[in-house]
Amino acid sequence: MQWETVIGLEIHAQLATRSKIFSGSATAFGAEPNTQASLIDLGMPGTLPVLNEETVRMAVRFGLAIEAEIGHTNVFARKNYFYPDLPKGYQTSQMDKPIVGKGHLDITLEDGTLKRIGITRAHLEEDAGKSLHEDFHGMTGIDLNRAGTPLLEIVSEPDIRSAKEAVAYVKAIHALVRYLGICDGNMAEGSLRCDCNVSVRPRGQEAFGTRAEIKNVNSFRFIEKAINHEIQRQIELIEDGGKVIQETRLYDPNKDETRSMRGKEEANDYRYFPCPDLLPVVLEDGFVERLRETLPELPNQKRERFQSQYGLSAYDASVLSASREMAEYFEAVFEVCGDAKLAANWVMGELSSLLNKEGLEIERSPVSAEQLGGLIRRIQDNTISGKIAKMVFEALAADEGASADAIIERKGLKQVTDTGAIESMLDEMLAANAAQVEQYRAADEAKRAKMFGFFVGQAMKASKGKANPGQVNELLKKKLEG
Ligand SMILES: Nc1ncnc2c1ncn2[C@@H]1O[C@H](COP(=O)(O)OP(=O)(O)OP(=O)(O)O)[C@@H](O)[C@H]1O
Ligand SMILES: [Mg+2]
Ligand SMILES: [Mg+2]
Repeated sequence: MQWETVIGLEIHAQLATRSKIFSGSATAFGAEPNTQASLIDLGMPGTLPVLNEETVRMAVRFGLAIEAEIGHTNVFARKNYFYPDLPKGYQTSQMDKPIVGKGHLDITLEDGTLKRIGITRAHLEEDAGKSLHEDFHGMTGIDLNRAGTPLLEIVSEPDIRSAKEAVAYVKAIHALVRYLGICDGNMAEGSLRCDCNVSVRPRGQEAFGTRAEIKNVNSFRFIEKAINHEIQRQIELIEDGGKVIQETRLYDPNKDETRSMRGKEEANDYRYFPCPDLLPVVLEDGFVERLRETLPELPNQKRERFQSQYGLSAYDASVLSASREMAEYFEAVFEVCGDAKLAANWVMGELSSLLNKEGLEIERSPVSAEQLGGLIRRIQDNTISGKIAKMVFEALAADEGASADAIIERKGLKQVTDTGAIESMLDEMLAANAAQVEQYRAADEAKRAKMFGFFVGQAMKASKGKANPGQVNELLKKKLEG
């Protein structure tokens, strides 16, 4: 049996406001437990919530960015459930009148094609507290600092068909909220987390299978692993004659498995009702239009511009536009060197692996865009080969010189392009390898092709990597054939 996967994601993005959605308490991450929870956040009798206007602006800007219908009259509702991290017994959320209605987002798949993912809705709600399972002598601690932190829950249509697509979609949302400046995107701190709804159906069948929902996955890597794991579990279950039940599951990255958390019948066991303490939010057209004018160039617009202006592939353009900072860095490198393809390769290659290795954000890159641009210029004008350039790059990263030029000069790395000099070096090298030369001349085409690499290697070694590789190839061919 051939199976098809169906995935819909609910992404919770913590809105980057200074205070909470219904109170003046601070939202800063990492404070001492229970020092940032007010009586309002705890829903104490006699308190009244007041909506933080900034959260409305942020949600509307998100809605505009995904070309969604804006909920001109949107309504807060109480979602009732009890959990230790929600002692007040309800979460203030939005139900049938969300602030952001139907919209969509295009994602770039690995082969460079675009896929449009429908977004059902996005609504404002408050976060709950946190259960702490460590350091409490076998008991659970509750930290309510997070209670009342503003969230935008972004619900996708079940349009996603693989774990890879799911990751591409979450990356696209991550890029978008960061461009908009409405969420810091820090997944390790839980600022952006994802519930993955996964089901499988026989290929060709129209009806969806029963979904299981994996809660709160908080890294791109875990999203991919958790989904793939869940797909496998469901297929095996069904093929063994079992049935998937609708339930909430938890992903354990240490064991790389999902396990059941709680069963969930239909969605409607929450007894939603309109919040009696908050008025409906009415947005005037002028308010929405003024927010539209504040939108920056969005990731997908930047990607398109990078493709048309610089001739980059869809994939490269989407990687480079995934963060505003990376896009700026790339354009600054291009300013200096004028070669978009080389600039893209170096930013996505050497630079990204350096940043990865050092665990640095691009804003703190040890190699500046000016320095990298200057280095690329020396590759372009044949001062150094690509291989030597990597050494110079490492030297720049280690702060061994202010510019590529300074390092090339001081270390004597200039490429040898003088034909006479290369020729005499080659003659010496061939003389030292006379036996191989003889073999080469006696060999057939295929064998020759293989041996040629050996001579190039010897030549580059003899010149300490400084001979121009193009010239070495050309001159060697002449000498060996001649
Ligand atoms: N059969 C299915 N297979 C995979 N995904 C599905 C399927 N049916 C629905 N979904 C996805 O599940 C998600 C449902 O989210 P929604 O917020 O509407 O409700 P919920 O999960 O029941 O509620 P809650 O917000 O309490 O988690 C959507 O992203 C939707 O696309
Ligand atoms: Mg939901
Ligand atoms: Mg859900």
